[in-house]
Amino acid sequence: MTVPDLLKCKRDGRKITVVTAYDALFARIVEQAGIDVILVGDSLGVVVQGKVNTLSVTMDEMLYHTKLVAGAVQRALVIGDMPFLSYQVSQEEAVRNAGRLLQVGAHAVKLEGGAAVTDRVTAMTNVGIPVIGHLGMTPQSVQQYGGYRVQGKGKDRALQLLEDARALEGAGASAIVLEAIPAGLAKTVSEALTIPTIGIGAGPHCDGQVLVLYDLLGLFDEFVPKFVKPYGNLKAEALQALRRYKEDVEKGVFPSDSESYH
Ligand SMILES: Nc1nc(=O)c2c([nH]1)NC[C@@H]1CN(c3ccc(C(=O)N[C@@H](CCC(=O)O)C(=O)O)cc3)CN21
Ligand SMILES: CC(C)C(=O)C(=O)O
Ligand SMILES: [Mg+2]
Repeated sequence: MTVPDLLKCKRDGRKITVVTAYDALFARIVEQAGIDVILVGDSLGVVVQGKVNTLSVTMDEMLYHTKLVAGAVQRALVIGDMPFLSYQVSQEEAVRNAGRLLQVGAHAVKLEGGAAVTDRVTAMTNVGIPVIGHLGMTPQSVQQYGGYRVQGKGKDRALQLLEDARALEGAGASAIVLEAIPAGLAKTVSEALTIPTIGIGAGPHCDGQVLVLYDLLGLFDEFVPKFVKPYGNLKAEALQALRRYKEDVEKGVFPSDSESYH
């Protein structure tokens, strides 16, 4: 999958599948499953680092994880998520940090926000950096929201989000993630744009869907947003395996002869 393929998928009416990954092992599994796009999300702050939100994730951490993922896959499109403070302070810092993500192997970058960041989107696309937008419930604004809440409710907020989406498209964005907004609004936005929308908690009418890998696998359960469908129960499997190992070691039945050298 390439960046122009995103647009082609929308034109052909083929849904785009996106999943996050943060390391080579899982990136290869995700690619082997045929997923189109891997997002190295700043959600790694929550699921990998165990923090309460994504605000403390640094550019160096994103570069490290993006390098691991990009180095492990061949076919999947890799998007590097721009962490908090890596693009907000100045246009110069924004372009440099986006470029650094491409230098470690990302094919595109993603940043949160609408009209407030369109100058960044233009500056990046002008130098050949494909940009994915992110609207709705943008987790880097969690302190402003006072918690994770559905966004784009009410006519004024809905219109504002539609205008932000149009502004991102006008600035050269290649796609837009829509997070935690009403399904009807996501449908309106998806129909109004030429570039694809990738939904997470934005209903079925988006041009693609994205989920955090460990939510999808049923591995992360500290909180489970309404939009998550656990397609697996890997936490239960991991617990079962670890308990069996402990029991076997304590009973002295592991290692047996077949796991021993002679
Ligand atoms: N594991 C994980 N999955 C995610 O999708 C995710 C992260 N981490 N970390 C960064 C952000 C935070 N996200 C979140 C976090 C919590 C809710 C949540 O609790 N939602 C509630 C309340 C919604 C409301 O009150 O409007 C829900 O029931 O869905 C949603 C998205 C999405 N992102
Ligand atoms: C959930 C997606 C959209 C994201 O931004 C992340 O994983 O950080
Ligand atoms: Mg993110």
